[in-house]
Amino acid sequence: MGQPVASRGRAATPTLGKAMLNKYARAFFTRVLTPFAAFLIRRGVSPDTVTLLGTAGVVAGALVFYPMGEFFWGTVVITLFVFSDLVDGNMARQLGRSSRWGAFLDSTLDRVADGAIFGGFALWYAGGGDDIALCAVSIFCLASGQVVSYTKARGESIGLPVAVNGLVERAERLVISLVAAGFAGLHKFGVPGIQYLLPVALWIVAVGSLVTLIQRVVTVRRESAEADEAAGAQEAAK
Ligand SMILES: CCCCCCCC/C=C\CCCCCCCC(=O)OC[C@H](COP(=O)(O)O[C@@H]1[C@H](O)[C@H](OP(=O)(O)O)[C@@H](O)[C@H](O)[C@H]1O)OC(=O)CCCCCCC/C=C\CCCCCCCC
Ligand SMILES: Nc1ccn([C@@H]2O[C@H](COP(=O)(O)O)[C@@H](O)[C@H]2O)c(=O)n1
Ligand SMILES: [Mg+2]
Ligand SMILES: [Mg+2]
Repeated sequence: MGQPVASRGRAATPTLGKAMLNKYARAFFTRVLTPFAAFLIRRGVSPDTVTLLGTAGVVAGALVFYPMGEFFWGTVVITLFVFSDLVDGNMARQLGRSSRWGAFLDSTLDRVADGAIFGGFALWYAGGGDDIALCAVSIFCLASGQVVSYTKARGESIGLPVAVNGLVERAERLVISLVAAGFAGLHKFGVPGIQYLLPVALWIVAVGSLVTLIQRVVTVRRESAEADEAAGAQEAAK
């Protein structure tokens, strides 16, 4: 999709941060989901359709079930649809049709899906869950997750490599929150004590997102100083 200006012609900058899921789990899910992606292609389904329907399913699952405190069923519905985010790109690659439009649509709708998930938690704690502190933590998770993603998008748009993943990327945010919400939902089926998993997960995502935000801002600050210095040296040499 085009290399950021600041990284052109230079040795690849080592990428900071762990990003464990993107590194290890993605390869596994690519193998598992490739036959399904190929099946959808044979049925004439387009990657954009999968992106749109997947997001619609996540948004519906999050905004219908979570505000009612139905965390188990909400998580089941979301889980059925959230993997579409791995299937759409897989389909585009199998078709040899990975596009700028597809990259834009995928990333933009990721933000919509994330907003619905953490918005769903916030609505529950603002209503029946009756916990203003956890409502605030949910809103913090929503906002910080969006800003974490924005740092990369904006940094890349000004030509920097943004060679940082950070502690808690989108995959981590989703897995920590959804696994906790799914299990916390079992409280309604009579499992005692398990409802505390969700508040714990939200605090972990909030703190992890803040750390990730700082990691990314520090990286962009360093990369922009280096790029400006290199540009200044080039100008002086003319
Ligand atoms: C009795 C028990 C009840 C339990 C109920 C069910 C529980 C099931 C719970 C959860 C399953 C959650 C699965 C979540 C999977 C998420 C997969 C996914 O969509 O990841 C997306 C991620 C990023 O994709 P993109 O490259 O398209 O997006 C980029 C990203 O958003 C960037 O954001 P940033 O990181 O910067 O913030 C943007 O900058 C960029 O614009 C954007 O393009 O994909 C990956 O990272 C790939 C890795 C996926 C890893 C999936 C791991 C799933 C692991 C375990 C699930 C199984 C859990 C089982 C629970 C057990 C229950 C019994
Ligand atoms: N409708 C789409 C969706 C995605 N793409 C391409 O896939 C990349 C994302 O891959 P994931 O495995 O994270 O889904 C994205 O950057 C696009 O290149 C597409 O073309 N059309
Ligand atoms: Mg995708
Ligand atoms: Mg995506």
